Amino acid sequence: MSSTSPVLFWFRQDLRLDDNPALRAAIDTGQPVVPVFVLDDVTPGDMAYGSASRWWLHKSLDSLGEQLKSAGSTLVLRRGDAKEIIPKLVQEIGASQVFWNRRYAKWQVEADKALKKSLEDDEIRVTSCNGRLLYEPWDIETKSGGPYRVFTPFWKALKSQGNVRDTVTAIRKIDGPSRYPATDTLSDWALLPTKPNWAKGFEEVWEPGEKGAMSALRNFLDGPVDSYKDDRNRPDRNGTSRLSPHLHFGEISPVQIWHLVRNKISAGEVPDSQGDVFLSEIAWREFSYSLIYFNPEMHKKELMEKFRDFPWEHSEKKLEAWKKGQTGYPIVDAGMRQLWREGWMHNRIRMVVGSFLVKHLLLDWRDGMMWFWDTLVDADEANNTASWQWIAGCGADAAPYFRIFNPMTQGERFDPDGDYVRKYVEELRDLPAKHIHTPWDAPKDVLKKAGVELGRTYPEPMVDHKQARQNALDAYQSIK
Ligand SMILES: Cc1cc2nc3c(=O)[nH]c(=O)nc-3n(C[C@H](O)[C@H](O)[C@H](O)COP(=O)(O)OP(=O)(O)OC[C@H]3O[C@@H](n4cnc5c(N)ncnc54)[C@H](O)[C@@H]3O)c2cc1C
Repeated sequence: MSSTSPVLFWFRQDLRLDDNPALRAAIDTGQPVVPVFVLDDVTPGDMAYGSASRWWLHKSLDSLGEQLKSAGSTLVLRRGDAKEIIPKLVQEIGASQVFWNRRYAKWQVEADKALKKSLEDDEIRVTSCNGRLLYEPWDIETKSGGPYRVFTPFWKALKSQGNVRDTVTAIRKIDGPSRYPATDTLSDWALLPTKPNWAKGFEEVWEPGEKGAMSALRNFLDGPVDSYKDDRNRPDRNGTSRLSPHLHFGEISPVQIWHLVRNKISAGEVPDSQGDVFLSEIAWREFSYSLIYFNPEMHKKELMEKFRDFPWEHSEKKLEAWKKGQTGYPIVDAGMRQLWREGWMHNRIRMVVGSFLVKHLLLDWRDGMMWFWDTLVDADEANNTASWQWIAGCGADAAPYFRIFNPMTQGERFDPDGDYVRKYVEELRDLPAKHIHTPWDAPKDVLKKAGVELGRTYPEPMVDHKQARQNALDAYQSIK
């Protein structure tokens, strides 16, 4: 191939132009670059995009397409099995090289390895880069070799790696071929819900795309970061960055975040104690990626072997009540309804609803994980899998199974005025704070005044807390 033949850049979970190492490398060849995104619902199997992710993907691709246009390029959209689409496109445009940023889940690693081999067999060079993590999973090893299973030493090891790589220069211009190959039309992919449009609430809280990602980070660094350590546990406050969907789709990289936060800390603009806790959460994400990379069956199998015999239940009725936010426990229902409305849920509440599913209802953590997969805009195979195993007590560095979250005390502690519950469980909005997390204990006249009739306007608790707790402990005894 001549040096004027085009190179193909394959966008995957890196929908950005800034700090995109593989795109930078493609441009640095000096050859025309053809950027492509493939909507592949075949290769991932169960892990194909969920409904909320599809909404985000549409918006993010729309925004990326505009950015590419401004840079003088065109985003080519194709749909189908990537292992067929990419080689076909390579042939169609006469590409000499293919570039991509690496991915880490089992199906992704296997698919990329196989595609790389088949392209190289056809003498097409493949270059892959790390555009997703601070460090590759295999870069952080225990002293005796092998991956970490406990977060704190992982975090120490990550910090002792030395400098996180510099960000690569932002891309303003991309030279392309004189004629681009044919592209699908984004709207033909029907990624957005129509009948009904259940994503109306998403529009109000999210700005997908690279610009939205950077403004989320800047808004966070302009205020909430200063009290992150405490406020990160308060669902009733704007205490966290809400960067998770942006990070999932790669609209911002953890390397960009790392340097911006560290620079602010060095300049004395962000307290070290707060910024460091925030960066440790970015490191939890790295830890999750390490876990799924080294435990490729983790989305199906419990990491702790003894839990593979746990008597998980399967009950559509119980699962439906949980999904719909009709459990009768206000903090749980608020979380599940926030998920419906915004495609997102606060981390503290993810833990509460997860614990409730697994321990109060004794349902299989995989059922909860798959619901989150479908409904979260930040649904992420690494974070979702690792977090569900963590809350179920069967994962790495997990909360011990017998430590069972009490939904009432969680509510009283982290949503003391009940504002979070009131926002999402509207039928309880007139209840005073004193009773908002325990409506069943409220005096009749208080309920009446607030227009609450238990069992009619709002459900009675679907399980008795004390009994459910005991059932969970009994189930745990059976595998101990
Ligand atoms: C049951 C359960 C399921 C979850 N599923 C997902 C998921 O599918 N996708 C997802 O991104 N996160 C998931 N999390 C982790 C966490 O809840 C979200 O990352 C966080 O709420 C996102 O909000 P934020 O961006 O404002 O977080 P911030 O507090 O601002 O944190 C910044 C970033 O750090 C990372 N992070 C924060 N907390 C964690 C954590 N506990 N584990 C791993 N990374 C973390 C995220 O990338 C996040 O965007 C899950 C947690 C639980 C308990």
